[in-house]
Amino acid sequence: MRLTVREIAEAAGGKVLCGNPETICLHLCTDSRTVQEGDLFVPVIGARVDSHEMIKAALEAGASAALTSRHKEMKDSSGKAWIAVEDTVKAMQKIGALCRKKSAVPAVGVTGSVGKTTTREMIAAALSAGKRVFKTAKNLNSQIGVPITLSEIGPEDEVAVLELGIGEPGEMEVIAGISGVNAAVVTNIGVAHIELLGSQDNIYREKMKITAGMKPGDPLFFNGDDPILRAHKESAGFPVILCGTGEDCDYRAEEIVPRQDRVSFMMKYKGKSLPVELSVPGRHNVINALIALAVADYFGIPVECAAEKLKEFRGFAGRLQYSAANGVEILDDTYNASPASMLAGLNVLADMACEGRRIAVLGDMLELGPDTGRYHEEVGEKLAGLKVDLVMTVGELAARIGRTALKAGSGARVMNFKDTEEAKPALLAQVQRGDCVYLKASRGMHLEELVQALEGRCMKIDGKAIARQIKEECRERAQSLKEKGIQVNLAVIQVGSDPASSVYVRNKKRACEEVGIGSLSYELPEETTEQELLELIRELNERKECSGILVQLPLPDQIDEKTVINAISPEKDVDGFHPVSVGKMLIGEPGFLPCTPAGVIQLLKRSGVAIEGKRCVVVGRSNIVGKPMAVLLLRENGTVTVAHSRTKDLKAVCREADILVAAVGKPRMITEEYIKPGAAVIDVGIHRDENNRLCGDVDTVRARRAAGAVTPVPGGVGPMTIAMLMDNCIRSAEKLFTGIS
Ligand SMILES: NC(=O)C1=CN([C@@H]2O[C@H](COP(=O)(O)OP(=O)(O)OC[C@H]3O[C@@H](n4cnc5c(N)ncnc54)[C@H](OP(=O)(O)O)[C@@H]3O)[C@@H](O)[C@H]2O)C=CC1
Ligand SMILES: Nc1nc(=O)c2c([nH]1)NC[C@@H]1CN(c3ccc(C(=O)N[C@@H](CCC(=O)O)C(=O)O)cc3)C=[N+]21
Repeated sequence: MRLTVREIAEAAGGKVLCGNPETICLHLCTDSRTVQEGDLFVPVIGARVDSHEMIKAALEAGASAALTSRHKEMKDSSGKAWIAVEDTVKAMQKIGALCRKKSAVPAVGVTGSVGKTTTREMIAAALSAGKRVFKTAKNLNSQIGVPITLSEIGPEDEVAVLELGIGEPGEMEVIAGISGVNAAVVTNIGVAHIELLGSQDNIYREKMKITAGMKPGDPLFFNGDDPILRAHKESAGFPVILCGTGEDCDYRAEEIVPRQDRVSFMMKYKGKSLPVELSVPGRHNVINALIALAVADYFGIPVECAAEKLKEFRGFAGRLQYSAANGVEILDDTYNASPASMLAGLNVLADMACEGRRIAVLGDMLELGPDTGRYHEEVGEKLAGLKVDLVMTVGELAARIGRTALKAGSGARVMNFKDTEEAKPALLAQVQRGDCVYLKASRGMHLEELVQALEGRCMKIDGKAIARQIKEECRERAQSLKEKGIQVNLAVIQVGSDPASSVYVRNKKRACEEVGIGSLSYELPEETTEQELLELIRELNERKECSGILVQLPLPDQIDEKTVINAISPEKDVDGFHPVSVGKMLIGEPGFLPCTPAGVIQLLKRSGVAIEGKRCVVVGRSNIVGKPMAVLLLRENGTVTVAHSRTKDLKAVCREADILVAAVGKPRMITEEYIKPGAAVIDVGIHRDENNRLCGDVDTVRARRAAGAVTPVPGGVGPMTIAMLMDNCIRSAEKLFTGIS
């Protein structure tokens, strides 16, 4: 705006108390902290603060003039202008009206219960294909916001998109009156603000006040899929253009293709067809887009160009924003909630092409009036018909959504939580790679904290599940060998009765059973001689039905491990420890790979952690873990560093790693200080701590603060080692009996 103090006083029906009446004011400002040179400061009397106390500060900060309803006279020695008015808010509305009157720009008003802001942005995007567009900034759509908005319309603007919010009865008439729109959009009649307005019919009537400044023949754009709006097509008092999916819609969407992060459709209008692709997801955005294109068409903008511009709109934080973090897809709809918008969002979730589970995290919808329970239950009823696997509710009201969904026959699992704090650990424990999570509640429920937790969270890499997958594949291969008359057998030799070894041996035999591999078990006494053991190995080397030989390490002192390993036929070396196997691995020839490092590679690959080009650090250089691990990571095109007990500044070396493999043999040594934020951390170590509980080389609790993913102990590398042993056994049998490698 560009108004003199005199003009402002005249428009507002006020009186200049002091200062130069020819002082020019450029902007309206209600917050003394953001005052700029040339502002007119408008003190608003709020419930808690009366900004009249801030007038002096605002003027000192550079405001040219101020309104006041608390002063009858004023002498300001600084020469700044003070204007006395009866009511500062009404005064600023009159100033806004004057600004609007001075500008000849046509304006579109946008109102509705949900999706106003998105629709406003889409309309502005569509119109920008042919005109210079002015639009409401942020959420300046209220009794105070609209005057500020109107005061900002500039001489170069060619069309204005004005968002008009409704609160108490009577408010729309005021802001629509001063906005003087030439066309109006109503996105829907929901139950938002029903607390204040009583019924949906009242909401309709209140919203229709948006036409206050319209001339006969000016158009109304209605969401054609809203039953109340559609029913008023003939009785609205203005020509109505319906935008929706029904037959009777003037702008109609057909062939809607919903995708994770976007949606496309065919628009039918005026006997024409136009393919439209958006960069935001959701069927409700199809309606928003139809409205935007219909408005653009009305203002004479080529619809094809408008559709191109529409594609540039990418949505807002918290309004059904799509993101993916650590393999989990997130639909962040936490900005605010009403039943209509929650259902719209749940439909988006149900439409997602999702590999894992669809999880809905739903919190209380506040300010829905005396029937609030009913509204929550209605969402539950509709939810029952949608594809959702897990519903986590947050709050007392939201709990009704879950209960009603179950009663209405939903197959989803339902969990209830008191608040966000209680829900957070449960959600983090539930989500897995491939899941899709939708989060929605009123702003007061603070579900955005859950979104942050999901985005910054540390993934658990589930070795047990991946090992199960590999064993299942092995079972099928063993079965098909059996059909050719080949039985796979593994010889497992344990010398002595070290309790840890006994556990591993037992686990290996159990895996053999699961997969359909026969196990030939040799439990030799502690005092077995090297000769006796070598004799057994020679015998097993010869036996055709034995496809693999495993000697559990460590061996008692009287037996030399190297001699024993060398005695095993490289054809049956399913542990991958024989020098021939090691040599083949190093030069990349086919052969047996050592189970633990091969298991780590599978773990990374199958949980979606790419190795190629990554900085990999292996801590440990033993022959059975560290060295082969480094070689296998190198084979996968990682950039590999091997660290050990002589490495200087180990923490700094480790912090370089995108993939950190800990095979140090030191309980809980690796903490967050060793970890680059977001890195994948693989814990090979296995120990029993002072409480006899299993733990690894990584302090998992501390590591999770930095890491993007960590493998647990137990349930991480250990089961993978066994699964890869099964894989080696089958491979051995396939090769020995059929000649394929
Ligand atoms: N889950 C599974 O399937 C398996 C688990 N494991 C477990 O993995 C761990 C490692 O096993 P393994 O490789 O056989 O162990 P080793 O003891 O043979 O090797 C340990 C390695 O870590 C290095 N190291 C030791 N202390 C430090 C330190 N403070 N800083 C830097 N480097 C250090 C050593 O360096 P240097 O060479 O300089 O001495 C050595 O290279 C153990 O906990 C073991 O139980 C092992 C096999 C399979
Ligand atoms: N010739 C030989 N080959 C080996 O592969 C070999 C060896 N000697 N000596 C010792 C290490 C260690 N190792 C493990 C195997 C299974 C689990 C395992 O099943 N871990 C379970 C839990 C086991 C438990 O309950 O204690 C888990 O991590 O979830 C762990 C560690 C193989 N090793």
